[in-house]
Amino acid sequence: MTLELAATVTDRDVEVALEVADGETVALLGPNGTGKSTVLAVAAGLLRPDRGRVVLDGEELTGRRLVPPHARRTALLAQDPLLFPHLTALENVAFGPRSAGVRRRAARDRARGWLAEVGADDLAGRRPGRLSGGQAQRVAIARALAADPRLLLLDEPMAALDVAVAPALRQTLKRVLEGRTTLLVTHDVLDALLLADRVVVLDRGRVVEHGPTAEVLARPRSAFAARVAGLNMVRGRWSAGAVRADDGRAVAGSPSGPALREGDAAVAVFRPRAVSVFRHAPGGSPRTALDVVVTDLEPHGDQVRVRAGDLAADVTVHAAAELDLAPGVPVTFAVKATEVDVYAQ
Ligand SMILES: Nc1ncnc2c1ncn2[C@@H]1O[C@H](COP(=O)(O)OP(=O)(O)OP(=O)(O)O)[C@@H](O)[C@H]1O
Repeated sequence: MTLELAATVTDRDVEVALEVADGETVALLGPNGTGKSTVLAVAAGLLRPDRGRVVLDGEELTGRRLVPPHARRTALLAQDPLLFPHLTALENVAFGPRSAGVRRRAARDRARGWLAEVGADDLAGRRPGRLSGGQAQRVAIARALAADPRLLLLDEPMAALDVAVAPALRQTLKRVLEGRTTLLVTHDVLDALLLADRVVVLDRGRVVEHGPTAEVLARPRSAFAARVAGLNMVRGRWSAGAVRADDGRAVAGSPSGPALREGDAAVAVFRPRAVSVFRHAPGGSPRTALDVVVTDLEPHGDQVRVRAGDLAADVTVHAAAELDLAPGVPVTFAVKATEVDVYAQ
């Protein structure tokens, strides 16, 4: 199901055109108040654009008569799972198929299947009041999928969650989004990296950059993409508690989500501020030590970003001076395993 969207919303100063190809996940990135939710609202049918059109699977949804949200076969998942409080998780998930005319037993079977798919089968009998934020969001994902949407619209689905549960949910999303046409609004570069095939960067209501995720983040042209692209990422294979790259680098960490098997393709992701910089490799601590050569130093807020090829570390100005850092200087980047997220690729 392909989505073509062009929308001008004059009073919000939003003018955006984008496409999501069949089976593709596109992440909408951008600073606050830049029009991301507005675009989703237009796609969902909650907001009529002043100009433009929304075409899903060849069907124009914004003709003279605006196709209303419930008739679009799109599913919108927001930060707040918005489950029906008086229904159990199973009944919440079965609601969509039931409304579409599926018989009670078949709807419940389907709901069970979707709950299992998102790792929430044990929650079937619980009401939303007895679910944690992460559990409720899993149930909400199952509910969205059970309605067999042609298009999934996700508005910061992980933003309201505890950082501890977000990685596992992200892994679940990665699995269920495979092959589904999805538009995902996010602030988090990890979501874009791990979930999106392409990114569209908005700024002040306009598209300022778009392209395949890895390309945009590797060679960002907009200030926003450059800022969000600041994560370190090492790709390789999971082996003996570390992600090992072809070039010999190994980064220890703990897998988020499902267990990895030896030899599985994996990425280790960590933030520059989690990296400590040493002139001499520290001995005896449970850290990953990467021997690198400084390529660049740049101011980054009140810190200095130390770049070494594709890796970066943030250190205080004082530390940068004390270490006498300059391009060409060999140093060790050290990062604790607890600061490293490991994901299946
Ligand atoms: N319901 C509304 N009525 C009028 N203006 C709105 C409404 N919602 C948002 N706006 C305005 O439209 C513009 C775009 O906002 P929007 O919520 O789409 O941005 P966003 O990128 O999703 O922001 P955030 O990341 O903060 O959620 C902003 O100027 C905002 O103030």
